[in-house]
Amino acid sequence: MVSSILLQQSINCLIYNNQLGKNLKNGLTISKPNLMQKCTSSKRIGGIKARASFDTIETTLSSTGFPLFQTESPQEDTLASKFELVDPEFIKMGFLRDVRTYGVEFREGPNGMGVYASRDIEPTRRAKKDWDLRMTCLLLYAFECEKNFWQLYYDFLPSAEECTSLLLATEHSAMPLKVKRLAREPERFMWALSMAQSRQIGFKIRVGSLVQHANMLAPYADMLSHSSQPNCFFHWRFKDRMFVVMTIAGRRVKKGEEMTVNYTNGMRNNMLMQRYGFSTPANPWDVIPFSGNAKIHLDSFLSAFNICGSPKEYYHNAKLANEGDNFVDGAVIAAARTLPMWSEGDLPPVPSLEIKSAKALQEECQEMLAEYSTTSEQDQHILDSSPEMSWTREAAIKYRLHRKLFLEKVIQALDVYQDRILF
Ligand SMILES: C[S@@+](CC[C@H](N)C(=O)[O-])C[C@H]1O[C@@H](n2cnc3c(N)ncnc32)[C@H](O)[C@@H]1O
Repeated sequence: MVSSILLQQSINCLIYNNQLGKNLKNGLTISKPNLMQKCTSSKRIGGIKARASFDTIETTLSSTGFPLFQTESPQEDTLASKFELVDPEFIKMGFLRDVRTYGVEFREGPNGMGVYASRDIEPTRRAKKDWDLRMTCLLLYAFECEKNFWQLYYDFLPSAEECTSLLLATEHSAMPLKVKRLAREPERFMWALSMAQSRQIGFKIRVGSLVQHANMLAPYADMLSHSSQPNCFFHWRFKDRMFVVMTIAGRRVKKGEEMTVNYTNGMRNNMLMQRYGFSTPANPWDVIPFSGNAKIHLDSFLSAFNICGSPKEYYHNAKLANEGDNFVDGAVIAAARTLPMWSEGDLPPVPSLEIKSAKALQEECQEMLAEYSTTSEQDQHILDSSPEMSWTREAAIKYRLHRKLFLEKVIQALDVYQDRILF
């Protein structure tokens, strides 16, 4: 499985006219490489287009100049000429030493040659996975040490039935087998893993002159819930190596108000669910994978909600919120992020086209909603009518409900847009 694209090109280019490029694999068809056009004159590569299509190529050029690309009609075929530079001045530009490409193909795109994924690429996995495992081991060890502060902490932690993280933990699906070797009780290990995942906090800390990334469990501070509009934040104070929870400047916190922090920016609901075991219907980072060509105009769409400014400021529209319009929340921002848009500087909005597009997008949302076996009202009813349901079941139903509410919010946002669109 391809988990990442790597296209690596070390330094400038050296071009040879010879036939030694045949070691390239997977049906590479290159006439003369476009890639090189910037550093070669049109006389040398003149007008010849590169068409490359390859999945896995790993070619290393030695500094003596093993060629990467083969020219279509070599002008010379003597051995000496094979190693002769097209133009000696290229030596000054350095050698191409290494090119690796995985899971990509090069083809002509709207802006000339482009790099395209040759297959679906799954989201890259969190690099912190290893941290989670280390932290889990440490936590289990701490619990076993007699008369230890961590045993007090243990009493505050949710039980295995109460903890909802790992609900969508596909990344740990192969874990139990490994865990069997690590832990006497795999279930306990999974529980500790879910504690470590959902409660550890990452910081850059300074140790001597070194700045290092550190993950830590900070009892009590880890009781703060998440909000995308938090009133607090975590801070690592370098000078006395102190973990502090601070209120956000200018943000009043009223007596009795819950204090919250933003666990993460940019996580979709599925990732939130996987790591923390909850989702939110107004997650501005959630996405809808639209398949059609319908696009609407970003400026025009945002102006319908009186939202403007840079993306971060899109979050909250204090003016409308003060007027009691709670509609302008994360879901509208998420819609603005997720809807296929004309890019900046493109067409001005043409109302009839905008309405047509908005309708097409709404239809696609409706189709996605229709794929669920329950409606959002039915999900809400299940939640309301079963107060005794387990935490995990509740989190799972909420996750499904939140997806639907998000889709419905986008449909609603497109309705408002069509109503308010300027002629
Ligand atoms: C760091 S703990 C926060 C305190 C936690 N409620 C506890 O039991 O101590 C993180 C867990 O709290 C819950 N949580 C935090 N913020 C939430 C939110 N906005 N909505 C739903 N659950 C949330 C999730 O279960 C998450 O895994």
